[in-house]
Amino acid sequence: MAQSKEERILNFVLQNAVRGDPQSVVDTIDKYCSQKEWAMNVGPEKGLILDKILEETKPSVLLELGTYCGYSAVRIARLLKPSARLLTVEFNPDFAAIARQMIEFAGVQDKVKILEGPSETIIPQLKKKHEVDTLDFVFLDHWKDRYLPDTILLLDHGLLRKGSVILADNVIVPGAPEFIKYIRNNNRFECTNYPSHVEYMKVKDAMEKAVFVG
Ligand SMILES: O=c1[nH]cnc2c(O)c(F)c(-c3ccc(F)cc3)c(-c3ccc(F)cc3)c12
Ligand SMILES: [Mg+2]
Repeated sequence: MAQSKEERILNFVLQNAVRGDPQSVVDTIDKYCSQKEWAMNVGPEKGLILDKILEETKPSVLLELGTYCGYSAVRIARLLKPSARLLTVEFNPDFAAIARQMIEFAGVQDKVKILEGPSETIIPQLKKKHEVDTLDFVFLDHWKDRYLPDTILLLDHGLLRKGSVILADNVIVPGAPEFIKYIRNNNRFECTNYPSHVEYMKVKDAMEKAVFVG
């Protein structure tokens, strides 16, 4: 069976990165995806914006929607304090299998739990099945048409508290206009836009931070 792009990325990491070193995993994925095959990792430029917001927020309980190969899960986990936990949701079972191996190779498996399935099913289960009270940080990086409905699900299930940070990737390309319109016109959120570029490309993109004010 021909290898998938995601398998090629994982194999490149297994052969070129340092086991147990999350920074080397992040750098090796960026090297492969900038030089050999483009892939939808948040990447180095938007990754630095993510890093900065994480360092400002110092979250303990995090949710990521859209694991893909695990690049941002590893990138996030490398900055978390030992007691912090990241739950990351991936709908595609093949991507989830790659991400599991990526996360274990990076040595961050104690901080990261992959939840396989659709976000609309998993979000309502977070409190009872995954022992979440409220979320300190949410990274939206899955399908743009789910950004708004999943944000509303988070609100409806009492998963946000005063100060919870939502960070959304790709608000220009491919764009999430309904989400942006809603979040910027909702006085329960304070929004900030971070202009950047599509990973590994010169095309303009941006991230949007929305802080829940309670
Ligand atoms: O779907 C995504 N999820 C998360 N992050 C993404 C991301 O960071 C991206 F840069 C893109 C992107 C943007 C521009 C482009 F030309 C190709 C792909 C996508 C994406 C958009 C449309 C698709 F049909 C497939 C992938 C995603
Ligand atoms: Mg993205």
